[in-house]
Amino acid sequence: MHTLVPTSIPRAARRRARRTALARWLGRGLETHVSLPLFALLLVAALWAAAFHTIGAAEQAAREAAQDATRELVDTYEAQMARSLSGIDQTLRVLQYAVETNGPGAALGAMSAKGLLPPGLVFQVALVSDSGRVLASNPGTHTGGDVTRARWFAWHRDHPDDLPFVSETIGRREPHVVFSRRISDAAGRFAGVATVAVDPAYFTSSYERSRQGERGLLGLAGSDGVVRAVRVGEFVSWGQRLAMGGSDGVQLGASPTDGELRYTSTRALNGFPLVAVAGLSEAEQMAGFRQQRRAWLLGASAGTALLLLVVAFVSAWSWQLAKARRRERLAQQTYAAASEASLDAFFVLRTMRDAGGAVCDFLIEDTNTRAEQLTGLSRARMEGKPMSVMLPTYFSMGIFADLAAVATDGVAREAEWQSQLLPVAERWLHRQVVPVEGGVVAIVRDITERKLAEQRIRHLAHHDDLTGLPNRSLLRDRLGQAIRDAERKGKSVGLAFIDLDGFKLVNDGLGHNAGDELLKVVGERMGRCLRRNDTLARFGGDEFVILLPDLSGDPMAITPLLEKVRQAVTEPVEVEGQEVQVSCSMGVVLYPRDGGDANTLMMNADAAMYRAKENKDSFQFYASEMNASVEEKLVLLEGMRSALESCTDSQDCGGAACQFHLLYQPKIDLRSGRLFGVEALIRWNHPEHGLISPLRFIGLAEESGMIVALGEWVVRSACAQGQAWRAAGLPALSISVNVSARQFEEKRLVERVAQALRDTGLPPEALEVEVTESSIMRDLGRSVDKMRELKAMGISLSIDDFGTGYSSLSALKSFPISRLKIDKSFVSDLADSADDQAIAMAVISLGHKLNLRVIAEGVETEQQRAFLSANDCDEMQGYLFSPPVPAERIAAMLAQQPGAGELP
Ligand SMILES: Nc1nc2c(ncn2[C@@H]2O[C@H](COP(=O)(O)O[C@H]3[C@@H](O)[C@H](n4cnc5c(=O)[nH]c(N)nc54)O[C@@H]3COP(=O)(O)O)[C@@H](O)[C@H]2O)c(=O)[nH]1
Repeated sequence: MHTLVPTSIPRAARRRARRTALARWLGRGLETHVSLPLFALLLVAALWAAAFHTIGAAEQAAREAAQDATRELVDTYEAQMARSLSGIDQTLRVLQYAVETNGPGAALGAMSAKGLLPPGLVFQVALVSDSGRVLASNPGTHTGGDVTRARWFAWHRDHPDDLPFVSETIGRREPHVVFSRRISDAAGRFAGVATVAVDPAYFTSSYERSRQGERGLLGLAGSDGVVRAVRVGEFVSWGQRLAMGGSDGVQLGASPTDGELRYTSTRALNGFPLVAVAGLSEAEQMAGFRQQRRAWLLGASAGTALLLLVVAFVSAWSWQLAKARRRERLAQQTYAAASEASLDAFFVLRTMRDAGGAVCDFLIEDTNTRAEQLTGLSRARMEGKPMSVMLPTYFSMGIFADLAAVATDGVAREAEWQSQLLPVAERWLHRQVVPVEGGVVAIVRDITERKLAEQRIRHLAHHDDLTGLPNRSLLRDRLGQAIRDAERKGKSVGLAFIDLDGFKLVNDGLGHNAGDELLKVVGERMGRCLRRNDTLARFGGDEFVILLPDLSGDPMAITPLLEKVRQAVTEPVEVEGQEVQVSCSMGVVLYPRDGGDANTLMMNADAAMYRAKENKDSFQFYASEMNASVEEKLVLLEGMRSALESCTDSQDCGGAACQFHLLYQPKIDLRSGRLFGVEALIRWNHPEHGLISPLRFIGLAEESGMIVALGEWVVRSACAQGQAWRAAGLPALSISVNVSARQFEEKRLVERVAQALRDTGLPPEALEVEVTESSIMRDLGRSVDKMRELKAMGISLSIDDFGTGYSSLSALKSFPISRLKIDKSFVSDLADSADDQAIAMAVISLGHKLNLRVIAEGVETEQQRAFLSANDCDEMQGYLFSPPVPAERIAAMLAQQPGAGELP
């Protein structure tokens, strides 16, 4: 089983791959640029085969024709020669007869008389005696000559037969061929010879150039092979030796006479030992064929060249076309793959026009899977159908108009819309329509997520993260809009700045989560009090703003709403398992009465809110004089800055130019009544306004951040003073400094304190840092770390205003502190308030349980002191013993105190 699977699959795959490769090669083979050259080669081969075949046939025909012509020629020549020879022989026989009848002497005369002698110019007739003497001749020029040495004479003398003899061509000046016959007497004895000498040219005179050409051959040869006369063109010759073939056929060969290749045929001439030879020059006979062959070859070559040229051109064109097609196919495949994988839907649409040429519809030519999902229609259904049939709603939705515009203008367009159609109802879509040849392509993308993200970002940019309420920037927009509307309609706009009272306490005491929760609840409650057109914005921190557009202008008209908001805020809220209660202070302005623009309105509402803050839990309409306090604040801040500069510039911390100085309030041990420490308290001696209470400027220093530098100055001054007392030999005492929340949070606090100690030389054990519960609770972890660092240095820590904040008891356990300070608000009514008594007793008990010392501040009366002593409170601080006093007074007190100086 396990062997079958791995072997069968690859084999099948290989077979498939082979089939695919074969199909691909076959497909390639069918392509014009491949098949056409192959076909052309076949065609060329066929053409050349036909050409060679035709040439071969034509050659054959030409050769046969040449042979036939040769044959015919030799036939004719033979007939001519037969006639001529017959005539010559006739003359010889008549001579024989004439000799027989008239005797040798009168024979020629008798013949001449009878007109039987042939013309003397061509034929020389002679009679020769048996002794070899020419008896008579015509013309008579040869008469009397001796011919005994002539071969023919000897031949006739020696052969008794009556056969004709033909001599070779003899004679230089007058060449001739001698035809002869024996003359015998009645007893058959040799009696002489009758001869007819013939000019050899006679035998070739029938040579016709028109028939035989310039190099044809016509001749007469003896059966001995010696040519008697042969004519080639104009030239007649003789004496050559021919190889006499045995047959009567036509031979092709080089003539021994001149080496010319000829078709030659011979005929033996009846009655004479002669052969008629006729020949036709092969070159001349085949010239026509060869010319034709040249023409054919040229034609075939030209045809081949033309064909190859055409084929090369067509193939190159086809190759280019195939390449383009392949590229197109590849592009299409890539496009198809890409479009299938694409998250975009596309529609390839062919333009349909009406009779007037206007775009009236689109034919859906191609789509993709995403388009199917978008339309809920299958591709098969859509493709080839008009858009009006498949997507009719696109006409009513204006999409068709858009597509038509692109098809008409040829300019791409894009648009976004929210679909109303299933299956993508409510989804946001983006379309890009681009013109293409004969139509348009629409690419549609689902941009819902992007739209939602944009909406989210827009919302985040304009709304508060925590409460979801409009933020500062949206409020500004809406306020601007409300002002413009009011101006147009002659109406009024209300704006209320709201600051929560007591929020800081919750936030610092219960932590940020609780503060956040409180803000959310309060925001919701305020929102419920408003009209639909009103805006509630969170301005930052615990500040909210209410915008009330479209008002009549009567301040009283919005009073009930403001009251409703105030009450809603005052309702208790449960956060982090605890019930807390806050109130709000509202500053209210009206447009156009209190300001003509958004900035002025907001500034004035802020000023009114600060005024309301003085009473808390109330709202305050803006009055022009309120801005004075804001200005005052600015003046105070500026003054504080220069005052601080004056102090930090002077080297001794308490130089004459320094407007700040410290007072020291003694701390008394309740059991021994001894002064064991002092609390350093800052004072500002303003050059114009006189002494300013820290209650007026510490908060401002906190707000502006100046508290860090101011606090550092206090620490350094207190340390310097402590060291000064020690240097003066006064009893040692502890000096405590107040560290406010922002100062406590500052990263370099520990470093600054350490530096102050180093610089002044005060031992760390002599310094105590007072922090409030709320300062610690802002960031419990870090606060504890910081306290531990201070503690590690030897510095003591105490919790100031204990009981007014929300520190958890479990956290308290982990604080590295040595002292709890009961807030003076619990001490002031200690004599009358059972609650305050209970709180004081609880704090004392708690402190002791945690091994802490407990000090009560603001002790003004003896009853308070007595209560505290009775309830085991450890220490006290207050006017009862001493208000904050200058350093010199402390020195005096210490000096008067018997045995003072031991730290508790
Ligand atoms: N961060 C800093 N805060 C400081 C510094 N100096 C002062 N302060 C804080 O300013 C608040 C007001 O201080 P001050 O006007 O100095 O009032 C202190 C005492 O004068 C006052 N006190 C003392 N005994 C009595 C009393 O018997 N009756 C009474 N009505 N008031 C009394 O209490 C203030 C000391 O309070 P506390 O700090 O809680 O011990 C005040 O909150 C200061 O903390 C500074 O340098 N840095």
